[in-house]
Amino acid sequence: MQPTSLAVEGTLCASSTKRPTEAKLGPATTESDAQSIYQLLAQQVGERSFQNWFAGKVSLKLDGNFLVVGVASPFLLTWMQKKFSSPIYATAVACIGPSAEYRFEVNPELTGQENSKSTKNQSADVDADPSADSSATTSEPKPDRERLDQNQACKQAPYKGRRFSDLSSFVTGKSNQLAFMAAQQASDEPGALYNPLFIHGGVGVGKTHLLEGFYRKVRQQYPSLQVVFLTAEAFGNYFSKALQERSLPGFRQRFRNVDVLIIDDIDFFESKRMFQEELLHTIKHLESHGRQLVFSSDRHPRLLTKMSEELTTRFLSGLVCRMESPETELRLEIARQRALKLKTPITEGALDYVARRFTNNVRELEGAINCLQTYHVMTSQKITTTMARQILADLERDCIRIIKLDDIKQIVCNTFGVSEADLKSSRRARNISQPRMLAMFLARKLTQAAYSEIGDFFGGRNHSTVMFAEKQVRKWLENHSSIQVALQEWPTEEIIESLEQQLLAS
Ligand SMILES: Nc1ncnc2c1ncn2[C@@H]1O[C@H](COP(=O)(O)OP(=O)(O)OP(=O)(O)O)[C@@H](O)[C@H]1O
Repeated sequence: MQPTSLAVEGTLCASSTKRPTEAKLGPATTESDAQSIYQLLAQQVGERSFQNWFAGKVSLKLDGNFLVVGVASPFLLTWMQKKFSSPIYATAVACIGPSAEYRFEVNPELTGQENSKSTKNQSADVDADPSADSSATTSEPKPDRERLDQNQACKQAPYKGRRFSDLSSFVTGKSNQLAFMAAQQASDEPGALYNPLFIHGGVGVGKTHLLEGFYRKVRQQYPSLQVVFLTAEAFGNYFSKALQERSLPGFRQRFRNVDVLIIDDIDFFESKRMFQEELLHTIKHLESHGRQLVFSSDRHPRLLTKMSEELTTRFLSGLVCRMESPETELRLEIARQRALKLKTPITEGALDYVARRFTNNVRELEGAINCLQTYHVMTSQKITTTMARQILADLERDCIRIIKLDDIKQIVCNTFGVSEADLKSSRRARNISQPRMLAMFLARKLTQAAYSEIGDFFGGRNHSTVMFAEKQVRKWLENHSSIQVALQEWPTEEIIESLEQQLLAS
């Protein structure tokens, strides 16, 4: 219900001397967190109003970015909206961050409850012993009863929001050690070290998990800090909406007042100039106030070739950490932890098989363990290597991606900032011939295409040109030579890994 929340936003900015987000609340994921939301709301509306209008009478739940307030009737809905929009918005911001919104809805469960309550009250009136104290039938509930109602309401509000991963469940190994340590240290002293912290790596290597863990840890350690976690896409959507609704000041107020801003998948901003511009100003503002920034991306900032130079240099100015594809031992440990979590009895041999077969990313590895768990639940059998091999045969087949020559051309052109015409031309300049040779090398490695077919595709060349390109790239790899991308030299190995990751993700 954006219009309401925007109307409220003005009120909040004008009247609030205390930032609503200073209220203390950890990441809301459990029932006790639902209780915290009630407490926070009680602070916002005042104890008396809370008892009159909320305790035991509404349901509260988090749904994505929304704080949803369930009420018993349409009449109540209109009335509460008029009377309590401001404090509810403030509560939502305190729970979710500046991107928070709220909505009221009629909750049929409460309608039923309200009816049965009134029936009960009626029967209480009828059954009441006339000699008893008259307060027994008054509409003012007793304090104990109030607490009971409040607790009841808490129980009726199952938390449905996002579940954030924890740093404690993040398994570390050679491939992610540095990023993990950086995230841990930065969470101990937000804004003091590594600012911005920029984490990059391929699909499913655990970037989001690490960022979520960072988010949770900061919130646990510094409950009074305003910590915002969102994807670049969500940031872009809020910005577009604010533009459309001419509410940019409100948008900026939301994002430039945070203490810690965490944006996942920042590569989404490539080629999106307006979003980049807005983010740049947000970063400048936050940096000048010593606030912590954390980003994740599928590539190194320098390889985000469609990002503005100003933004790229900002990303580079703190600490850039690479998360590599998990090595076998790490995959084995993650598989073991996953099986333990799912209470799946599985032999070491079967775990080893899974860790060696599902190498692309952790998501696939987890999918494999989930499959084995389902089989165990159905048959009650311990999973052996032979069983794992049989059960996962289909899944393994699905994990093999079909990569086409056209995909390779597209990703090489994007990464190196060259046109398709150049790639297929006879130009021999280094900035064109190197990407062309890499494209041919990848075509041999990742597709079934013959030398002649590849030569034909990349500008009608003959098969010996492709063989030469393949040999040349191998030599670069052996000699640890570098390649120029976006005016900077990069290890060939790193570029190839980045291109392969992009192809696997596409
Ligand atoms: N080191 C790890 N320890 C435990 N779980 C992990 C680890 N790495 C990844 N995972 C799990 O693998 C899954 C995918 O990880 P995640 O979503 O964080 O990857 P990602 O790098 O953000 O991927 P994408 O680029 O597609 O967004 C998640 O369920 C995550 O918890």
